[in-house]
Amino acid sequence: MYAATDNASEDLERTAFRKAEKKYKIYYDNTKKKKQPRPVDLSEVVDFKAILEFYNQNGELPAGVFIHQSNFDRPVFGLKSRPGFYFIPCALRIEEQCHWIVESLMNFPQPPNRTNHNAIYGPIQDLFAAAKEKSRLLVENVQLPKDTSLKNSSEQADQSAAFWRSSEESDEISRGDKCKSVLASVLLRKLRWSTLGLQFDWSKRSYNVSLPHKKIPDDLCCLAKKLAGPAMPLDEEFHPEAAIVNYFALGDMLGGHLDDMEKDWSKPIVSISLGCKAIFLLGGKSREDPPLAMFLRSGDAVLMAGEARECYHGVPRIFTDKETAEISPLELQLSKEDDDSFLEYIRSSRININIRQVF
Ligand SMILES: O=C(O)CCC(=O)C(=O)O
Ligand SMILES: [Fe+2]
Repeated sequence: MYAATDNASEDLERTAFRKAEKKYKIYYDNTKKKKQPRPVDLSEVVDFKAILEFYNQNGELPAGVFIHQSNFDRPVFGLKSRPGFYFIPCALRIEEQCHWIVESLMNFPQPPNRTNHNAIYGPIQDLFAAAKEKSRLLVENVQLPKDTSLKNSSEQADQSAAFWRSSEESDEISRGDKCKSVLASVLLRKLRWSTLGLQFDWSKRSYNVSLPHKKIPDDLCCLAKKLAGPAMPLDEEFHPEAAIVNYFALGDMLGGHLDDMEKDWSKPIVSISLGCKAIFLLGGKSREDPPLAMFLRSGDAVLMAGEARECYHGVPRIFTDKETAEISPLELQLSKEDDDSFLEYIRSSRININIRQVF
């Protein structure tokens, strides 16, 4: 995450990874009528959905792509240039995708799991339900920040008890008092991550085993073990111990990084995409290595194990337009639910769940 500049000399200093981030990141052209996203050349973005379709029809694969032999019930692709990286297009059925979207919004951000809001507001219960009810969070003596999205939370506000009120009630209480109130819908829009299982402390960049936590839910463990299979060393089982759930809205990006805080890099990170389509950049071991761009769609799974654990990666862009988000089947399924708030959320968002074995 960095400030964009068009300065030519700075451009020379950019790493290959940053150049690619800049290429795919959303920029707006201000026309007279309205803000338009600047068109971007997507011709070099690897499309595993198209590769799978072509393979199913013709039995052929593009140069550099191979089918990884495994017991998984769908084709698993590998890249010759990135050992340890695997891509499973459409790994999750639509019903499963809906289930994990609902879990990611209703349950995963619930305390003792932490979110990016903990540092400022303390533990927050029932954020998604509160946003639906247009409630406000009453907070006492807190400096409200401009941006709570960055992965830099300290534990300063962990003990404060913030609570929900209807808009009318909170108007009355905050008048004259030192209280401020924040709309739940604003906090939901600014929800950037939640952590499950062993809690990751972003300020120390390490797992803090002394923080209160619940085990990863059994059904997520089961899914992660199944998905990890193709990337696991023979006769070994994956033990999911921690997960990060990332929430993206239009314009949000995840800058290039390494996930190097887990002990055993032979174990994969299992990463699931839900909602709007995104571009994923997979670089090399240095930020100077030109990254490969690929589309991630709802239901796709990515595994990063072995050497791929040492590769920079990030998400510079999500697509929320009707034509480019590619979530029609998901929308259809979610529209069958009584509650349309999940559909509303996912129409303009992407969720990523990535699951790790820590020790
Ligand atoms: O959103 C994604 O697909 C990648 C997330 C990721 O790399 C991370 O949280 O470490
Ligand atoms: Fe990562």
